[in-house]
Amino acid sequence: MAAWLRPVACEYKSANDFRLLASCRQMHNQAHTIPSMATRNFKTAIARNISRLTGHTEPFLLGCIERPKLRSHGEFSIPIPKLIKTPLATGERIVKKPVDLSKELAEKFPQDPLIRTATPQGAFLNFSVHPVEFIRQVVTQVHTECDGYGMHPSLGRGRTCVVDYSSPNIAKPFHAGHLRSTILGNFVSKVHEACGWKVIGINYLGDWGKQYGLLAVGFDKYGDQAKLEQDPIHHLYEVYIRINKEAETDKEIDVKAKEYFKRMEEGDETALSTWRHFRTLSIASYTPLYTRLNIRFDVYTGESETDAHIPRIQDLLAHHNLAITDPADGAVHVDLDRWDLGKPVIRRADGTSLYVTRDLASLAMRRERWAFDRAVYVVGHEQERYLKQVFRIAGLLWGGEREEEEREIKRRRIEEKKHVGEEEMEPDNHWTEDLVHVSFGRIHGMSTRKGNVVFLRDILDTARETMLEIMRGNEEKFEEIMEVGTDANTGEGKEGASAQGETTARLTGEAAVEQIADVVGASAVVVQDMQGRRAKDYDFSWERMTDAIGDTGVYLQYAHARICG
Ligand SMILES: NC(=[NH2+])NCCC[C@H](N)C(=O)O
Repeated sequence: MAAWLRPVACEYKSANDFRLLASCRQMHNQAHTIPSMATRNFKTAIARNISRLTGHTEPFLLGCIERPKLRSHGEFSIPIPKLIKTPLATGERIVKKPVDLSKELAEKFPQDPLIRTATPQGAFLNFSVHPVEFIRQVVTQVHTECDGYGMHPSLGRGRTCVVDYSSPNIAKPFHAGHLRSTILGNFVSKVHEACGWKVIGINYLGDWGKQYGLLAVGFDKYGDQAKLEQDPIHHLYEVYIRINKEAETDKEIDVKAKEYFKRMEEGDETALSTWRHFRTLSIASYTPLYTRLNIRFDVYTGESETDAHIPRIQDLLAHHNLAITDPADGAVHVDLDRWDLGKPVIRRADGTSLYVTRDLASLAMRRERWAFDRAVYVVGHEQERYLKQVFRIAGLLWGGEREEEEREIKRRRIEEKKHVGEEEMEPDNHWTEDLVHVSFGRIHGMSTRKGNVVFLRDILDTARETMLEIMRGNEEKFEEIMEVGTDANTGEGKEGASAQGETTARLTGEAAVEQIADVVGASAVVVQDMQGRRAKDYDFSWERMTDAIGDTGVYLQYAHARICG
């Protein structure tokens, strides 16, 4: 039973486990997603046979093998014109029409233990592999490479990627968009890690703005210290809703909120300490929830921590002549009409900052602190245009500087290559291209047993309860789990704690059952999200998600446990 939990349970090191999931479904169709030993064996079999039939060398043929665009065309394909255009090693050429050669090769292609069919398709020759062989090759490879399976540590060696994900707002619900961002962001991080990148996971909290003035005013009236300590996320939300409602009719509250926030912006220690208390407690109650998803952030930062960098952004904008002041009210904007991105305001008439200003400031901070090579923002598609604006402004502010750096790097590379006699290479990156928005569609109809306003804890609890019910349905297994028990990860989601540094404990009885239900439930939530296309919307369904059969987290855990066994 221990195997249930350890390796897979939401800990998708690279894409392995999702490859596994895909493999369970349509193994032979996935050939092209496995770029390794297994694929090489199939390609070699094709090259060897075609070499015998044509006289081309195996290495040349290996270089010709492609993936067909359509799945129905098999796993591999050779464009026949290449074989005709390129002379043989002897200097001779094949004088045939591609269509004819393709047919001829298909007919003559011998029986092979790895290749099931060779089919001519116009000027292409398509191949499909024996599924059983494919499964065997992949499983053997997994077995040989163990934890190294799917890892390509040399790809990103020496490079740093910052991933901005989850990023909920304090005193507001953790909505479906935050859930998707959390799941996808963790995935993006793991894939980069598997490819050898250094990854910095950033949780950029929505923790600044007038609404925190409002929250503080609300807390003065309705706050309860005990409730706050016990369950800050729910309590703060309760207070926030109440005061928001009141503010609709009582204009005085709005004025007070503005005043309060102004004090915060001015650095008034009393105002800040209350806010800081809310923030600290909120983060403290988020971390165990992220731990349940096996997610750890390297940094919790937020809009509030961008202050120090805002003047620099204003200066840079002015320096590049990008800041346009509205003569009527003094607000400042940047004109991005040339790129069809409007005129985002970056400084309000009263001098305060906006979401965009803070994102730019945070970017400045991230560049300084991590000198990253790539920054990924995992945010819903509603913010697509917004992030385009941020990236565009960033390009205008720093692009030049980066181009300078790149020219220097390129110059050095050319120098180095002169020594080894390699060809010159084009620089592969423009700075703005290193800012990536990983966007995603909406989740519809997400509600928990607690109602329609969603909090992360309620999602995970509901998933656990649902799994528990299902588990109780099988008395025999249930008893077995109680007796045998399971290992549980007890590593707290500390800032900077590494996945390797975690501790495990042995659980038995009810605790073991709860733990397994929790992990399988969380897996169900995660896998449901990975199941659909990222850019598409999907309907949230507890029923489909917790199904034991099909491409679900439950089945994935089951398959994994079986394989480990
Ligand atoms: N750097 C960023 N803007 N990250 C995304 C932040 C998401 C924001 N807190 C929201 O809930 O909409």
